[in-house]
Amino acid sequence: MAAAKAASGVVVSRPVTFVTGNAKKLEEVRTILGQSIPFQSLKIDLPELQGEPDEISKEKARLAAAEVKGPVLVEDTCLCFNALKGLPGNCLKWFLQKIGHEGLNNLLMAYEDKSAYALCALSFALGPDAEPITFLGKTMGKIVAARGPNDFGWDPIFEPDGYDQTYAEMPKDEKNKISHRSKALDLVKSHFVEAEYIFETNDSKKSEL
Ligand SMILES: O=c1nc[nH]c2c1ncn2[C@H]1C[C@H](O)[C@@H](COP(=O)(O)OP(=O)(O)OP(=O)(O)O)O1
Ligand SMILES: [Mg+2]
Repeated sequence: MAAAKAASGVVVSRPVTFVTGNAKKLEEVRTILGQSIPFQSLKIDLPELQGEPDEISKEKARLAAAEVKGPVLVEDTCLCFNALKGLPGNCLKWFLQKIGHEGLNNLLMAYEDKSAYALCALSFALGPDAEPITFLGKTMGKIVAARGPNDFGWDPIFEPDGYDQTYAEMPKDEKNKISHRSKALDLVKSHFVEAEYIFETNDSKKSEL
């Protein structure tokens, strides 16, 4: 909060660059942010760091800001199984690549508890010398046998609480209303309102939005 207060009224001379190697994340972030924040994207595969989600996310923001030399937004997403005390967490990407949806389901065979949560740690840094601020969004659910289109990560095996569809089966705008990502982005949007950043980008001010 102190960081948000200190930044109040700061002039930002470039749009915020969302740095990711994942086109599907970008699609969702673009849709959810809409016109709320002057926004552009850059495709870089940042290192897959290990540690606590907020620390990983902050470090990604530092690396991205050093690269972009301007304001950046990055995120790190975890899928955590309660029966496995939060694993695979941020190792999920490797688990998915090596053992797939079925393998992830098999991991839970020995447990009755199939509950899980999706966690999005989003970090915003004003530039390479600024301390990143992190926003967490969490959606509770359970792990099920894969259902729905297989075009985004573990969407087919995650059924959010209160729904009988997996993320993959839900219409995109429905997922975007309740997802871990949208909850974190809502906090980012509120932060931008509270901090009163003043965007004075050289290139076509409003048409950039
Ligand atoms: O809403 C989602 N629905 C389904 N799957 C998802 C979602 N969000 C991330 N994912 C997957 C992508 C990756 O396998 C892992 C997170 O790893 P994570 O490092 O955060 O993503 P990434 O390396 O693909 O992109 P980035 O360049 O932004 O780090 O979970
Ligand atoms: Mg990554």
